[in-house]
Amino acid sequence: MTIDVDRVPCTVVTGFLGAGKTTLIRHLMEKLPGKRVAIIVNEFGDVGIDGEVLKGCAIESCPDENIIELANGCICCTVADDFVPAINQILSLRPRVDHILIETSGLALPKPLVQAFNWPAVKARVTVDAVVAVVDGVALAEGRVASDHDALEAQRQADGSIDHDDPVEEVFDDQIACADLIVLTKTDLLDLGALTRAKSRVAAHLPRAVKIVASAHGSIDPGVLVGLELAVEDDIESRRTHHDDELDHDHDDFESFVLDLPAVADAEDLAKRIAETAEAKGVLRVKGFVNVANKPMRLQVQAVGSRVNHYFDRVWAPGETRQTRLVVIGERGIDRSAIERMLAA
Ligand SMILES: Nc1nc2c(ncn2[C@@H]2O[C@H](COP(=O)(O)OP(=O)(O)OP(=O)(O)O)[C@@H](O)[C@H]2O)c(=O)[nH]1
Repeated sequence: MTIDVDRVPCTVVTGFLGAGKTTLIRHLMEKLPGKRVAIIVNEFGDVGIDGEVLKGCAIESCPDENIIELANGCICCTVADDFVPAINQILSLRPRVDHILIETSGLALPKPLVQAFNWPAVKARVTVDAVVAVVDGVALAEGRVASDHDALEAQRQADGSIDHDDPVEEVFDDQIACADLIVLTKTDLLDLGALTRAKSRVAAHLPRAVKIVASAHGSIDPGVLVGLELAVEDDIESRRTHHDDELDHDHDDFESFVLDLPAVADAEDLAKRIAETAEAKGVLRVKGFVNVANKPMRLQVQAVGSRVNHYFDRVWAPGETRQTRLVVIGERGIDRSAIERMLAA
């Protein structure tokens, strides 16, 4: 195998649902001075939303054709079918790309993806600059994605039968286990106590010392994340994860569905219903675009747990179908019909 000394560096951005990966990448794509960037963006749900968000802020050094969307699946399960062709497409772009950013889905395990960088056809041409794990400061502070290890241990001691197989926590653990750097997001929403709690929860789950940097709204010095030249593919086998012994893993613990709803009369009212539904029915993530009656602009909605953000992102184009489509993601067994009823009410 000949290895091209000018292999294109690639930053893998992993992190649980709604942690802030797209927000970070939006910021990065604007701040990588003089670099021609390409992005692979992968989503679990059937509707590509992140790709549209990123294309919405495409800039000269990262035009639309440099943004490749791999919706409907997790990149870790479709490496051969989706990822390798996407890399080939990017490498054939002219002018030549200087840096690739990969946003994995919030449920993807980064290890199988990084392992694919050792396949001869890939290894010769690209290298993993670093794996960055984005963690949600608010979710951590509230104990939603990573439990408190000491409390759990105390519980285990008291009752040895406790079986702690939490699918959310396993995915979270496997993502940070592969990280060279942790970006702890949403610090604008954290007071000092919550920030300390969030940091110590990530640290307790990290199998080795990894730097944790804080960020609000994706803002971070790109030099901290990019250009680390770590060739992570050479080290990936040493990073132990919960799924190491599975020949083939799947995402059976989670499910997603798309809801097509009628036009909405009031954005605030919809946001309130999403928050209540997420709380009552254990929904992990909702995102999508909404047709608000009598408004010329499209509403974008993003919910992480019961925290909902919404804003008008652009004017509906002439001839475009004004649709309300929401992707809902939760653990397997979430009550689809009840969620649909509550959101359509
Ligand atoms: N207040 C605040 N909100 C943030 C921050 N980062 C992200 N968000 C919000 O959190 C929500 C999810 O952010 P995304 O960047 O889409 O998260 P993601 O990790 O790409 O989500 P998935 O791709 O669905 O897993 C959005 O509503 C963002 O505006 C932050 O630092 N502060």
